[in-house]
Amino acid sequence: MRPLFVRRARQLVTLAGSSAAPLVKEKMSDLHIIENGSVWIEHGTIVAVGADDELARQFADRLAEAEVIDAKGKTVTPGLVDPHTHLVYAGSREHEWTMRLGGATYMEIMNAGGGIHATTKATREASEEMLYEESKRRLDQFLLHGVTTVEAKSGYGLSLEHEIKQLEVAKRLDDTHPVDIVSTFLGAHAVPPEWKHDPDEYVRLVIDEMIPEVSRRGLAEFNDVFCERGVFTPDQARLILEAGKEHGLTPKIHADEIEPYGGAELAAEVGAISADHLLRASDEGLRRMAERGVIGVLLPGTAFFLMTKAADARRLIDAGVPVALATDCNPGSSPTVSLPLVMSLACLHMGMTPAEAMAAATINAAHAIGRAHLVGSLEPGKKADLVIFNVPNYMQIMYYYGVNHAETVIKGGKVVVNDGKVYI
Ligand SMILES: N=CN[C@@H](CCC(=O)O)C(=O)O
Ligand SMILES: [Zn+2]
Repeated sequence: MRPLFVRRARQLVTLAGSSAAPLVKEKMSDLHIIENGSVWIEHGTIVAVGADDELARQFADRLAEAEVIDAKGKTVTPGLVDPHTHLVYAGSREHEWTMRLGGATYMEIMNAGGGIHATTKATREASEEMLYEESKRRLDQFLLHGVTTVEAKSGYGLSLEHEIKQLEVAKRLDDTHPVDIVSTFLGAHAVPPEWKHDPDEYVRLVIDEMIPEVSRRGLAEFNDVFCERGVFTPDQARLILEAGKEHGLTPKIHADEIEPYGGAELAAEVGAISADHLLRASDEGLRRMAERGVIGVLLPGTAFFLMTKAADARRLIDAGVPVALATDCNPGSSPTVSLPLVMSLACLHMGMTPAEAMAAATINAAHAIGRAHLVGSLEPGKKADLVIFNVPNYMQIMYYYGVNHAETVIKGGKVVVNDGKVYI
């Protein structure tokens, strides 16, 4: 494999020096940008990062053998990392969206058997092959938007058989698609209709059957619960998250999305790697998250699509909570794959600066899924996951909102997107 030399970026956004711990407070604004910067890549790994003239000197005797990509006038960033998606599902829910536009609420639709239940039905009915094909199309779209690592949750199977099916599809995508997938078990996404008469028995099933089997098969690293009134209580969530820990699954939690419900506090108590949503998290919950280093994964696309007020990122950042951003890609509350659009929304609706949004969608996102040692910044030794955006500075990636500026995507040292087309 020839070395790859990405040269002369107008801005090379490195985020160097942030692999050991997530960025907090004012450190979230320090992107470590190199003007006229270059990256030397060998065997899929970053070997050197620096000013173009320095690298040209350092590799002078090897320049002739390298494949060169000229990024003159453009912005190069680490491959974007999406730490919260529901990637693998079947079907779509545009009819429910139309009902919501007419005044119905998300929870009303779910309690009437729609929402997560509708997607569960479609996902259970889909063959593994169909699920794979549908999810692969979405993954291609993620890649086209510059996303090179994606967390993917189960949670539309809600039975041992179908949760495993979803996680197997995620594993197959990880094996076959350039985007890296990190899997999370979300058996506690909703109580399925067949257990509606006895939700605690469903919790037992998640704990006694699903978690041990998912862990035994090595199909997930994380264990998540939708902790919300009418879904799973904090007590049920605690049992599930503690059980996951016993089987080597690190806790994550959908917390305080619709009302304050003790989710942030619980995340700190169980030592979750992240608490996600957090629109209604209490001050005390945020204080405890900051103390334990729990990352707040914010999902402004979800608030936008549910037409509610977004989480106040400023409040989290000021409290010392490390903030990451994600699409929450799912058919009900956020049917998007555009992490750059989510970054724009974070600036427009959540009080973040473009610099903070960039850190939140790269290195802090990598920390939120335990991948900061591999991706999320451009530093020697890390995976060569890079995006070349056709804009002269990182702010324009978000400023020209809703436009996909990702021109070239490099995954593990290979060009996988060029001129807006996926090459795999
Ligand atoms: N809040 C719960 N789960 C998803 C929505 C899933 C769905 O509506 O299908 C979320 O994170 O927004
Ligand atoms: Zn979610």
